[in-house]
Amino acid sequence: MSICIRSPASIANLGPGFDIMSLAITEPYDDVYVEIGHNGNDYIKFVGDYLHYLPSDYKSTTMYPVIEEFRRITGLDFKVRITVRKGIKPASGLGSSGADAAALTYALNKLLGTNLDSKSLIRIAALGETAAAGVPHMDNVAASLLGGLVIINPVTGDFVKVEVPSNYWIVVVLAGSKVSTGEMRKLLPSAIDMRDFKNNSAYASMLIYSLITNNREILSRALMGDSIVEPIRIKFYPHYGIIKETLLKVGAIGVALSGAGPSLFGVFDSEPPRDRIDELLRKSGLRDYVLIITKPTNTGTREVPCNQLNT
Ligand SMILES: Nc1ncnc2c1ncn2[C@@H]1O[C@H](COP(=O)(O)OP(=O)(O)O)[C@@H](O)[C@H]1O
Ligand SMILES: N[C@@H](CCOP(=O)(O)O)C(=O)O
Repeated sequence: MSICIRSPASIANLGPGFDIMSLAITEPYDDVYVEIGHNGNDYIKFVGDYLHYLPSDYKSTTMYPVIEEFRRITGLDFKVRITVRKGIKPASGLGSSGADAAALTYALNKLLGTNLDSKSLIRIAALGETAAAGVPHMDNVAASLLGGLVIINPVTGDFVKVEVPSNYWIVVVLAGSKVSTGEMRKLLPSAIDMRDFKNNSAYASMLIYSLITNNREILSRALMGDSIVEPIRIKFYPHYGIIKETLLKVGAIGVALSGAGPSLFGVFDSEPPRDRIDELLRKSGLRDYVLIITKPTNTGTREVPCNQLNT
């Protein structure tokens, strides 16, 4: 029995929503082929451009904890053969690690006939993130699984999916590097000031309202209103100022770090001017960046014909 799953990249945090918000985007995405059986050994193979960023030992991938959890839940000792065509660059802040955990969770739920609900699928996929981030954060996997903008309570697992209006565009500028999301999480304080709590809660709530109602002014302040996490992380990203200034100059409603970085994203409500962005980024001296112009997607992990996987 086999299945092919497409899993979208995701932009976590969206400014003030650390660990509680994430947005699925149309491109890039990973395609994951999953086959289960009773014989042989487990096998995970990556194909595509990013092989040197990925673990060679399959037990270190974000898919292994998902396999183990399905074995525990079902009591079955099934074997699994997986091929992943990586379209999402690992460690770029686009939920690359979470996308495959989400794809495999979706695939095994179908192949094993477990019929788990979305809350359970998010919990299982988040276990995969332990391999990349040291903790099972739920935001990226929830958006990859469900599509749209997902708000999740990491304490209880309660979540809502917000359908994103079709007028929005997203620009991602991928530049620089990070050691890992895990390292970028270790920088964060274990307790925060109540003033910051109130600031981020207010902006996170306004972000959702203003996105749905197309309130440009509030959306702008909300997206750029994080006073807790982003101010700490940007010290490690020298390209932050140049990219933010450029995207705002060409009409972005707001700009923030994508996930734990190093990518930044800008939200637009009309088609972004690719050539102008390129010109300004080059003029400002930024080199070795990738410019991605994409859109939010309200579709999460889904089955695709296996011939599209082209492994
Ligand atoms: N299936 C996977 N896809 C991408 N990265 C993976 C995967 N499995 C393990 N990793 C590791 O996880 C790290 C990237 O994940 P992370 O730091 O969370 O960044 P991001 O989610 O932004 O791509 C890299 O060290 C990579 O080798
Ligand atoms: N909420 C997490 C999101 C990490 O996203 P990634 O795409 O950078 O892995 C965090 O901010 O640590």
